Amino acid sequence: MRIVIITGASSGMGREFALQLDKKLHSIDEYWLVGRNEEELAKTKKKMHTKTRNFIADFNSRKALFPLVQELNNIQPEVKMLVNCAGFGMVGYFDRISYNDNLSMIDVNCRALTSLTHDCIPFMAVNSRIINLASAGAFNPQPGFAVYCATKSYVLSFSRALRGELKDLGIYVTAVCPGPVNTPFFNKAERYGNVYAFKKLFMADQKAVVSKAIDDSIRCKEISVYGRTMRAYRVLAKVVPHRFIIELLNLMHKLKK
Ligand SMILES: NC(=O)C1=CN([C@@H]2O[C@H](COP(=O)(O)OP(=O)(O)OC[C@H]3O[C@@H](n4cnc5c(N)ncnc54)[C@H](OP(=O)(O)O)[C@@H]3O)[C@@H](O)[C@H]2O)C=CC1
Ligand SMILES: CC(=O)[C@H](N)C(=O)O
Repeated sequence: MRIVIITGASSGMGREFALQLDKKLHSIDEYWLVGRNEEELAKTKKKMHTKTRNFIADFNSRKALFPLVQELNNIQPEVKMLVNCAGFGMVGYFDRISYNDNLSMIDVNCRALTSLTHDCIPFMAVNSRIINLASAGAFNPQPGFAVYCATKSYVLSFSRALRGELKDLGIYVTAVCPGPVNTPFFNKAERYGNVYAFKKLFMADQKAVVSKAIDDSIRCKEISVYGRTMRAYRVLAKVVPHRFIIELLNLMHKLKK
C-alpha cells in the first residue's frame, strides 16, 4: 500500500497540499492526514477523492504521534511522501511571549517534525519525497519573531543535511521557504504583537505556493521559494551582514508600537 502523510491538514497550506496532491498523484492508495482540530480535519477528508484516514494529534504532547506510528508498524505501507506542514508562530518580543507559547513553537515546528520524519524514513523507498515547511524567516534572524524564525532555521538546516544523507537512497527532501502567505496563520500569530505592515503587502496565494512546492519536490529541488520578491530577499539575506538586517527589523518593530 502506497500512502502520503500530511501534518497540519486541518487548515491553510496543509489542507491545500492534501487537495492538490489528491489531484496530481495517481498511484496513492491512502492519504493519512494529521491535525489537531477534528472538525476542520474532517472537512479536508470530505473533499478528498482517494481513501483518507484522519489522525487527531496535538504536537505539544510527545505521545501525539503514537497511534499513527502504531498503524505504520501494523500495516507496513510504503510512505511515498511525507509533508511536514503543521506549525505556528507568535509575533512579539521573546520575553513578552509566554513560556508555554515559546516552548510550544519548538515542540510543534521542530520536535514533532523531527520525530515523524524519523518514524517515516524506514517506510520510504526509492523516489519517496519529504517536504518540510520552513519559511523565508529561516534566511535571517528577526527581532519580534525570534523563536519562530529560529525554529524555521532549524527546519531548513535539518532538511538540507537530511537531503544529503538520503540522496543515495533515492529519497528527496525539499524545504519550502515562503514569505508571508494568506492563510489563517496570522489570525493566531498576533496575540502578543502585530506583524510588520510590509508583510501584508507581500501576502502570497496559498494555492500558488503549494503548487510550486509540489512541482519543486517532484523535480527533487532542495529549496522551494515562491515569488520574485522572496527569491530576491533570499539573495539579500546572503549578501547583507545579518547584524544590519537585525538592526533594521528591530527599528521597524519598535516603530510599530
Ligand atoms: N502563512 C505563512 O505566511 C507562512 C507559513 N509557513 C509555515 O507553513 C506551515 C503551515 O502554515 P499555514 O497553513 O500558513 O497556517 P495555518 O494556521 O493555516 O495552519 C497551521 C497548521 O498547523 C497545525 N498546528 C498548529 N499547532 C499544532 C499543534 N499543537 N499540534 C498539531 N498541529 C498543530 C494547525 O492545526 P490547528 O488548525 O488545529 O491549529 C494547522 O493545521 C507552518 O509550518 C508555517 O510555519 C511558512 C511560511 C509562511
Ligand atoms: C510566517 C512566515 O513564516 C513568513 N515567512 C513571515 O516571515 O512572515
